[in-house]
Amino acid sequence: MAQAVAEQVEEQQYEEAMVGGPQLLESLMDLGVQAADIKKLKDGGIATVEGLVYATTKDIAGIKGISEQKVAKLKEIAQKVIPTGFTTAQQIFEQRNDLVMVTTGCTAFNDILGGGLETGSITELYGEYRCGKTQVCHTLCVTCQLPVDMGGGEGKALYIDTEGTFRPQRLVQIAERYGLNPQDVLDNVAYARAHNTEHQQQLLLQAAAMMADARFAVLIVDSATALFRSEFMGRGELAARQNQLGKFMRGLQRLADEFGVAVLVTNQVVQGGLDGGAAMFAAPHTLLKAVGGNIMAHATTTRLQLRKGRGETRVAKIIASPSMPEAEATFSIGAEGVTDVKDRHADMPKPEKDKIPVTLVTGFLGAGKTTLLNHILRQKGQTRVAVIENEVGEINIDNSLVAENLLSKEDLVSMDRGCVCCSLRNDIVKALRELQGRAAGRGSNYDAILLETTGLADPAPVAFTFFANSWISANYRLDSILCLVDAQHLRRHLEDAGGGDVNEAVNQIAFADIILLNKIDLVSPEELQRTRDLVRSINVTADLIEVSLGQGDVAADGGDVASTEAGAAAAKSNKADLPHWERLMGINSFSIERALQVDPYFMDSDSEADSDDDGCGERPQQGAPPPAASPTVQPEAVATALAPGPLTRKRSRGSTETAAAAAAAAGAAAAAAERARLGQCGAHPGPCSEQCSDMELDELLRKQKVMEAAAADAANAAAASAAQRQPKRRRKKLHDLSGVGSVGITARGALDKYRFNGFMRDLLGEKARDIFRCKGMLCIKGQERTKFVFQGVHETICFGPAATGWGEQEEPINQIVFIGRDLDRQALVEGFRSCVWVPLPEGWVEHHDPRCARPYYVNTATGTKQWDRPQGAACALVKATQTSHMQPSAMRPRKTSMDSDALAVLA
Ligand SMILES: Nc1nc2c(ncn2[C@@H]2O[C@H](COP(=O)(O)OP(=O)(O)OP(=O)(O)O)[C@@H](O)[C@H]2O)c(=O)[nH]1
Repeated sequence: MAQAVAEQVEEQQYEEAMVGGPQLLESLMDLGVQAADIKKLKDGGIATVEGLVYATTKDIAGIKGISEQKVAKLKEIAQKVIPTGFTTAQQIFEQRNDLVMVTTGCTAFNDILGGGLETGSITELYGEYRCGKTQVCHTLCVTCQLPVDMGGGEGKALYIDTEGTFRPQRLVQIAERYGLNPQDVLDNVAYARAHNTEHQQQLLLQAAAMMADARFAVLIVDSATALFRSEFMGRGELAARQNQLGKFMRGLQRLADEFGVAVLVTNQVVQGGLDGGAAMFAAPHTLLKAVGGNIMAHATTTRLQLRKGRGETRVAKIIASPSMPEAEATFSIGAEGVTDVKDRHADMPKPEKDKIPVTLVTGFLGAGKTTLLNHILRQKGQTRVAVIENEVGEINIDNSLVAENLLSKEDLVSMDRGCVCCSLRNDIVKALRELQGRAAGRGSNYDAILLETTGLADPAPVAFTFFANSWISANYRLDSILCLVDAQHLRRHLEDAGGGDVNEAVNQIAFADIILLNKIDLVSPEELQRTRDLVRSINVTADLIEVSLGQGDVAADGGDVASTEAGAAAAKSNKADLPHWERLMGINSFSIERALQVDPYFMDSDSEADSDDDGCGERPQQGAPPPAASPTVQPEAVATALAPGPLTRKRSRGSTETAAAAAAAAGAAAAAAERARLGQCGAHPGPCSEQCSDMELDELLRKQKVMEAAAADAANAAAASAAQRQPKRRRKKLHDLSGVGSVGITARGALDKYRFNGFMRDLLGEKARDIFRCKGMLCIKGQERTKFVFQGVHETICFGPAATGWGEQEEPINQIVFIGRDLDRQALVEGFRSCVWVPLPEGWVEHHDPRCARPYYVNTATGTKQWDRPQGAACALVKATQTSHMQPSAMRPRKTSMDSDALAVLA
């Protein structure tokens, strides 16, 4: 027990160390510092323990009410918390490896900086007027808000403007480039206009207080020297100016040290440099010197000179850096901030035959997209196929499932923490560029690309990107949209579609060129027919292939593969050959005309930055025909769609709204189809005979009329709602994930499979409808070297060993993701924690009830039996994240966010 608690404390300390962040002064109260003294320190601009340790005795003693003796005492206490002695180079080396770099927006620029703007230090940008300094500052205000794995710092920006050049509109444009919500981005930038040097200095005190309250990633001063130059004139005031400037720069360094923010200052230039004749032959920019002399030179960690290049390009040169060599990078400045320089030939469209085909794989959560990917990858032989994965949950489980079947790990790019159809749309460009870079490095290009969307993605905006972005459309062609449909759960997903919250299931089917009606092994022939009808009521032109892609993909382990008896029987009768991959890829079946039939607004941009969001320049001219006139959904049209009779490929599908309406009225369609099947009297299939008595017939006709009236009502209601929902123009949307979200849970240790089984059975027994999807990689007690895969789609769960075990370097760890509506994070975490195997207290043993396969516990001394784990059992450390939207809109102070992410461990 004691050991477990010690381990727990150690783990917590580890987690805290990983998250880092400054310590608030209040924490010194436990060590005897008075609240009144803390207030005085804070009023004097010291907000953290680090601030207290790093400040000089003279500075602290200058604070009203703090004597020199008190300073000595306070420092002594603070140094117990923040050690200031020697450490090893190894420790520093490791710390620097973990250093967060904030992207400048341009790969080449990042490269010369060793990854981006370094946090915890000061970077200076100097150069002439209009050389792009302020644009770099604006870009960093946005990029610092991105998640760390996207090159951001997951923090706010603080902007001190001394020249009045800050333009928030620029932030809006840059935010759109990264798919961030502009409103949130603006809220996350704290701006102050400094009016004189005294004010500029004072703002640093406020900055310290703000940084103690919330997580800031970047502090920008544009420019650091302008006010000093204008206030302190001539040689006579030079010493005073340098003195004040030095004080300001020390203040910045303190903030960088204390809060780990990246400080970016801009600086002006003066002519200088070379003497006499040498100056005549030198390039003009080499004659420019940064203002501020030695004070600036010594106070900054990295010095960069910017100069104008050709057109919209600029050149950044490293003048001084402790770790990076002198180097230059060229970048572009456009509406979306700092970007890579556009390759002038990149937008020259390739002949169609030379463009790389991209297959979009869609389908609702758990429909079998990853299974299809694996099926294709196993069949494709030496054909070089790359995969772009997009997962909505924070933990990407599919990556490792797919990677096994790829020729090389290099062929997989994943886009996480968001959905490719909305928040990550611009990442398609990045992902394709990434693959292009890898292919160039290898010297051979890809033959085809598979792009798997999340189960909540609307395929239309994703497909649109292939025509809207000139670089993509010059190099890639959308080959086809494949949609996986879960034969077992389609009806449920479409019912959700009626509610409007999760209506992407309908769009996925409506836009598909090929529909794979999957999991037919899990449904009876009758259910299969009904599902077929439903699919056809939404999309009559797509190729419909019926398959059981995943049969036997993951071996069952002890009976928790939930398949019904009907399903087992159906599996035998529904034997379907798996389609050859060449029937699915390289078929060139996507057509804009057809997409426009489904959605007349398909080609309408939903945002200004939508098209060339990677800075590729002007909007391409589309060869596509203009959108068809907006269809008005007539009740008759829907009624026709629902009328019994053979469905033909000629029938027009109308808009997605029509499709949604058709789906909403699918119940009526099914009833009508059933009626058609049952013939005239409705009592039996086929034509009626004389044996059908008049009375029975009257009764049946009456019933039929009632059914027809109900069907007509449903059709009218659906049509009315479709007409109402007809959009004027497709709007840029972030998924409305209010209510729908994901919870990712990670736990060290091994799981007790009996407890896990019980937990999942109870959970899904109660909440299968709302838990659309759950999946994970698990480590099971007793089989620690085997990697187990867990898959759940509503109540159907599947659990078995993965194709390969844990890798040599891989730590066996349990990771699980739940995606659904109104998820209770706390309950899921507690439930999962209860499944982690822990040693029992002395005197207790575990047994399993063979009837329900649940563990129970017996006290060997008293013979007492109980289902719950005995008091005093050890603890398991479990960490969880919850995502409901992908943007750090409301940043919290580091401490708070850390505590809420790494949950305290309870028995
Ligand atoms: N019985 C049966 N199970 C299947 C079939 N196809 C897929 N599955 C199972 O369904 C589960 C979900 O399959 P995935 O391929 O991961 O589904 P997905 O669409 O990629 O899921 P998300 O990416 O989470 O949306 C897995 O457990 C598969 O093994 C099938 O034809 N029959």
